[in-house]
Amino acid sequence: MTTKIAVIYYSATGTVRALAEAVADGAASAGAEIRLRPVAELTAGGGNGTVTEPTTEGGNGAVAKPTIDVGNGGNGAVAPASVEDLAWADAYAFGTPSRFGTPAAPLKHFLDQAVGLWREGVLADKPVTAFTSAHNRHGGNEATLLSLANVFYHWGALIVPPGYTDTAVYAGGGNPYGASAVSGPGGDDLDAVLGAARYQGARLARTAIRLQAGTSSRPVETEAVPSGA
Ligand SMILES: Cc1cc2nc3c(=O)[nH]c(=O)nc-3n(C[C@H](O)[C@H](O)[C@H](O)COP(=O)(O)O)c2cc1C
Repeated sequence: MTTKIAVIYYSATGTVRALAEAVADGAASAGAEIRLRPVAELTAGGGNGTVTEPTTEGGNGAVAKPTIDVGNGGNGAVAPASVEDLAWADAYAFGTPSRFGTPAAPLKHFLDQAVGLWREGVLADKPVTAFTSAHNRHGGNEATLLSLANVFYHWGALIVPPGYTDTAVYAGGGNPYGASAVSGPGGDDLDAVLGAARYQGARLARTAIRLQAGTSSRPVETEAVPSGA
């Protein structure tokens, strides 16, 4: 059984999109099947309005070329995320820019549409991780991820933070809550943050794969009771 991961994000100017692609790369390199999807804009006139085609290029080349479904059906028009993607996936990675220290409204709007799945328990027990970007080093990256995590608590999802579990986290700015870019002047080396994002995606996939293996239809073996007990 292939573990399925939905990487769902909002990005107005491309930083979070680059992170999303790196997370997708990392998860695919760990063996997961990926749907990489931007959420729809809230208004036709607001923001940049146009979703450009995500690319799977731009990684460090260190991982095998993964198969990532970007939902364009080969015609260049990228399908926005739908709640069906949430039902499809075994695990999630969500990305958003920091907006006044909270997730961007288009991503929050998308998450609000998942209330039906939440009610049915479809979102419970699934591993989830998140990543973000802010203009300023202290502009709200951690606050944004922690705010987004409130949603995951309500779902009963299993939050999988990168923590300080790999040197890639330190190299990418050292945010244990999730890969975070500082996009303004004096910001982080984006390649290093992309490395952290790639690691985070791989960690999410490994966690989801292990969870699925532990819940296979195989009966759980009970330990033999020691004689004399
Ligand atoms: C409405 C709005 C609010 C923002 N709020 C913050 C903020 O609180 N702190 C910050 O550092 N940057 C803030 N930014 C900047 C974005 O978070 C930043 O440019 C981010 O890297 C954009 O990601 P993207 O390229 O994926 O759209 C804000 C931008 C907008 C449009």
